[in-house]
Amino acid sequence: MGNRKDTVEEKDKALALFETKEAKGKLALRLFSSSIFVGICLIWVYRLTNIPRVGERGRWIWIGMLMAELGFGFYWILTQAVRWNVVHYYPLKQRLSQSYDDKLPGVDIFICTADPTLEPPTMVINTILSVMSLNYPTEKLSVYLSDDGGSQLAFYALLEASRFSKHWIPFCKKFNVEPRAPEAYFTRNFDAHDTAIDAQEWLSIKKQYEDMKKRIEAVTNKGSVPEELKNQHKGFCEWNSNVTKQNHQPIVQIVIDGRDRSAVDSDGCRLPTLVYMAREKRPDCPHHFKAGAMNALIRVSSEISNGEIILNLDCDMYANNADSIREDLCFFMDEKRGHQIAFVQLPQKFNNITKNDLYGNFSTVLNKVELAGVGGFGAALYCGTGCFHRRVSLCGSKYSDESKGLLNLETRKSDERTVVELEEASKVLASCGYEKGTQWGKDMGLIYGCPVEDIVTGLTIHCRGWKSVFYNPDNTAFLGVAPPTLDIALVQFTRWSDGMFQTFLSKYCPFIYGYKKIKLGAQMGYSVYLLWAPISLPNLYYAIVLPLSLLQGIPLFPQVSSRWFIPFAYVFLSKNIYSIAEALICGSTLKTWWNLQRMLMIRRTTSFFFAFIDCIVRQLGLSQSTFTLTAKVVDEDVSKRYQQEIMDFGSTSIMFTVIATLAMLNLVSLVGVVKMFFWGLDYKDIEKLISQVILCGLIVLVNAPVYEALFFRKDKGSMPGNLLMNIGFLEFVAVILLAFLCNPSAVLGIRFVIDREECFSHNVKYDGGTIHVSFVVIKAYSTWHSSHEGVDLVVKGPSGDQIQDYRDKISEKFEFVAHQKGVHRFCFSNKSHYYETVDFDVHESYFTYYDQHAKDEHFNPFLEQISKLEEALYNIQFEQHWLEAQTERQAIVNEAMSKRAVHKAFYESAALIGASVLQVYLLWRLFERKLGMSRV
Ligand SMILES: O=c1ccn([C@@H]2O[C@H](COP(=O)(O)OP(=O)(O)O[C@H]3O[C@H](CO)[C@@H](O)[C@H](O)[C@H]3O)[C@@H](O)[C@H]2O)c(=O)[nH]1
Ligand SMILES: [Mn+2]
Repeated sequence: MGNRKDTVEEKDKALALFETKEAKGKLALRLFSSSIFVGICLIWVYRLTNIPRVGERGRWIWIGMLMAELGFGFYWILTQAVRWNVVHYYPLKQRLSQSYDDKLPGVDIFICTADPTLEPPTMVINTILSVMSLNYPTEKLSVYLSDDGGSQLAFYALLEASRFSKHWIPFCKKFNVEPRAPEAYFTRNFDAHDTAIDAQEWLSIKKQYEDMKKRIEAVTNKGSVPEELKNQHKGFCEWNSNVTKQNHQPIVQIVIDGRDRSAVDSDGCRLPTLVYMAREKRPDCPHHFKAGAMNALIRVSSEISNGEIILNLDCDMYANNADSIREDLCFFMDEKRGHQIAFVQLPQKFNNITKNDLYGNFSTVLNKVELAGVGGFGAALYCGTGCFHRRVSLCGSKYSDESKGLLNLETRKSDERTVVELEEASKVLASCGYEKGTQWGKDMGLIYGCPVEDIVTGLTIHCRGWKSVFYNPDNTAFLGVAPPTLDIALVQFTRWSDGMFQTFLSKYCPFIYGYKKIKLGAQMGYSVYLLWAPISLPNLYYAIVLPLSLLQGIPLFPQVSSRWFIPFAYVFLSKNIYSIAEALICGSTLKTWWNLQRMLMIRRTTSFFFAFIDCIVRQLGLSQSTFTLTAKVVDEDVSKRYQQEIMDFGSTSIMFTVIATLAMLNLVSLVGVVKMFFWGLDYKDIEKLISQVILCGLIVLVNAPVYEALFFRKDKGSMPGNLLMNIGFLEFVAVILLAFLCNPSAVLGIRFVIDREECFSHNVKYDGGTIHVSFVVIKAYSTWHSSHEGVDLVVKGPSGDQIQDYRDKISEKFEFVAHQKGVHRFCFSNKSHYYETVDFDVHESYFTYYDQHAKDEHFNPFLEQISKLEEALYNIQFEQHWLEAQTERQAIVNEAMSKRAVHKAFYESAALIGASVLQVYLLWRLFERKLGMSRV
């Protein structure tokens, strides 16, 4: 029995078209993760058991830390799910070619474009040409271009490409060139490439390409197609009426009809089918962005070629491996497991990644571990591009065990119809009204209502019982364009995190929608991405509260000598060391890892946070979701900086304001605390703060390029000079500071009981420094003698001369310039015969010193900015202290009022914060509008 089973298995293996391998070292990894988990639990316990009591200093900050760490902890658990079960897939391509050649399915390739400026037609046709020349039987290959821009420029470029393909395809196949996108191919050096290629032919095809490119660019620059060119193709008559991006009739043009035996290349071989489609768009009819385009493509292609397999690509993603179709078909055509597979997702790779990947666009860990990890649960994510689909599963069919093998779809419905008939039939399917009252966008095709149509659609396919594969080939199959500036990258991440959080909050939440339909690991894996937006909150909390509480001297972590320090240190170190090791093993460099950490921080505090707010606002029904197209071309100056890996802050974005503010906040408090440490000011207990100092230090280190852009660089990509004076910036600082005012804790100042006379001395470090002084009589031990509550204050300089003099004051706040450094004396006297409690505060502005003495060309603006911010922080703290003392006095004077007064102050601050947050948000929206972001 056992023997027979073995042989059956052997036979299955021999026939299998792909194999799977589990990643190595699973057990060790699971043990290691468990140890970190124990550490995290201990941290939670510590936080829970050490909450400062009501009225104690830093209680709310502490509770905030608890929440943040709960958030980090739970998110970390999710990230373990994608590491728990990593599986790698390997197709066995040779076997496929041996026995399946005549059974190969029809493959329809969809390419989407939406805007001829952001996605230049030359780029689009490079993608088109690369897929038209793939090694696959041409009669089974159809290429569709969906043009959401409805642009005659794109149509013109496609016509040019169809003509050029007659020479390009035979050239590629004859010399087996790679890659098959002409632009990418020709930018490679000929000599260094392949000497088997005939130099003459190479030069001639290169010239043909360049001539075509020039023609297309000339037309693109002009903005319209000249009449004489329009007369060359009937298709242009579609643009005779007023066709705009937002408003036009459906256009379907079969540029090359694959059935046509006369449609051949220069070698006499048949050409693949090539179709242009611009679905109908009307202003009053929602078009659902890319999802809408894809669904129209699914229907139109079913009318024309009805390929069983659909490959969908973004217009910037050219094919880089001529054999990739066959490779990926192995998964679908495997006899034993293939019929369950709905789609095969390939990693999104880029052809413009620089050495150290400054913007963290390409994460090797993401592709080698995380995405493969979700794939390990049979639920690899659909990422929108570079994905092979089984047509039936994409159209909404449920998986069923019976439908083994590929369903032989009826290809080429009624071959007799003419091209014009097919086009007319297709237009109906691409019209606005067609979807009304149907399941398209709900249970059929790509799901509507979310800017990340891909992830949701993948989820619904999984929940219909299908499996999917994440396949990361050594030989990169497709290459796209990574965002070349920080701004573009952050806008893209905003769309993603927004869309994904929206999905989480919708009925498609994987834990609800996927309950009992997909594995728990897959539900968690999905959530790692769907919860990007909310993870911004604990990150922001850390980035703001750490530096501020450091400045105030509030310790947030256990002392180094405490046992509780161990779990913190263990979790922090092991998590980061693990992350470095993982990155290095996956083949990235230390510098790349470091750059990625910076980007993670930036994304989490900007994109994800704005997405979070946007998403919540949308949930309240105040706005609608949009799709901000990722720009794929930039001007030369910008692209040069990208190549040199210099961060580009050259546009106005509220995101940059946030980045600069957080970076400054951390720098200021780090500088502040280091200074206090050296001068031995107030901070005897620096040990308690060491963890915060280290964390702030790391934040400062990772932000180095931000300071550079703020203060040292002069190029166009540096932070706009007036950014610091920008309203957004000030607003933001105000929000943060106000948030802190909520926390009733005073560090500065002393409180003393005065009988007759009491003197204090303060050592003024620099002459010319400004000294801020305040005092409040908090409590007099006599309630009826109110007329004599006041005290006198005399300030004397180092030489004993009287500088300031205040008589009979209940409270006072003043500042003066110290003309001499040295010990100043502050003497209070009480004329009433009762004890009085006085709150006294003195503070010196240190940086005025630098202002006057260190006029170094290079450092001065830098220090100036720091000093201004630091000054602002101190002044606000000083102010806050004074206000608090006043409030307290008020409260004591009128016991009955006390609670109410405190509460009132609290609510006032809360309202202010709310208002400011709203304002920042509105500003952000405003900026976006002003920049005229191309919303499609
Ligand atoms: O109304 C629209 C908007 C976009 N697109 C196309 O969609 C593709 C992706 O748009 P892009 O601006 O390049 O977005 P990316 O952030 O690069 O795209 C990633 O994220 C998207 C989801 O947010 C997925 O759809 C994409 O496949 C995935 O590559 C492009 O080819 C566009 O032409 C349309 O066809 N119609
Ligand atoms: Mn893109």
